[in-house]
Amino acid sequence: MGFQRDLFAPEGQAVAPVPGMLLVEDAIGAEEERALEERIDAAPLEPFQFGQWRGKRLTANYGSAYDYQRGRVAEAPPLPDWIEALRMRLAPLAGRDPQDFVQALLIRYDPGAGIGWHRDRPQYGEVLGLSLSAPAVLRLRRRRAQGFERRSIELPPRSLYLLRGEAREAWEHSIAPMAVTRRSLTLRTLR
Ligand SMILES: O=C(O)CCC(=O)C(=O)O
Ligand SMILES: [Fe+2]
Repeated sequence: MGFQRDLFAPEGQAVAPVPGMLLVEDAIGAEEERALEERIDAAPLEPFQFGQWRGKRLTANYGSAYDYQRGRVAEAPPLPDWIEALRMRLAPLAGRDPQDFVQALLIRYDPGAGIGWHRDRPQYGEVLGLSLSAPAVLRLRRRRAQGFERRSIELPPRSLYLLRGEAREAWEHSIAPMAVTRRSLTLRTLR
């Protein structure tokens, strides 16, 4: 369990596949994972909608939501207690105050759902993501003079990743369509 450990402690279990990305395996236990899965499934998840385009993944926002219609950050329902509690534990791992993470985004990727290449909206800052239910591969790419430089990072269930700095700003990320259901909970600061 990585929770008492500073994510940046050199002797810690965190690894940095690209500068600014940190990954901690087994950040939570299997029982807690099951509880979080139930919470996510009980949340008011809706298909991600971008104009006419409807994504296959299901999402729910708390605290802050990006309004794709207006191209700006908007308010969202307050964080429920269970997310507040999780935020209290996870934020210190990124060396931040819990309140800095103003947004919580729940996502469920049922079979066939993924997320295409993107950088997170620039209005948001650091991203802390908890990966649940099934192994996934976070693909990263950044444009070079000749094509893309690429990385693939395995996200085991119950792992926690942090995106900041170069990994957050210079690289795009995506997750290929899942064969089995995966869930994630991401927390974001405002820039
Ligand atoms: O599901 C994840 O872990 C990543 C989601 C993501 O990249 C996003 O919502 O911007
Ligand atoms: Fe993202």
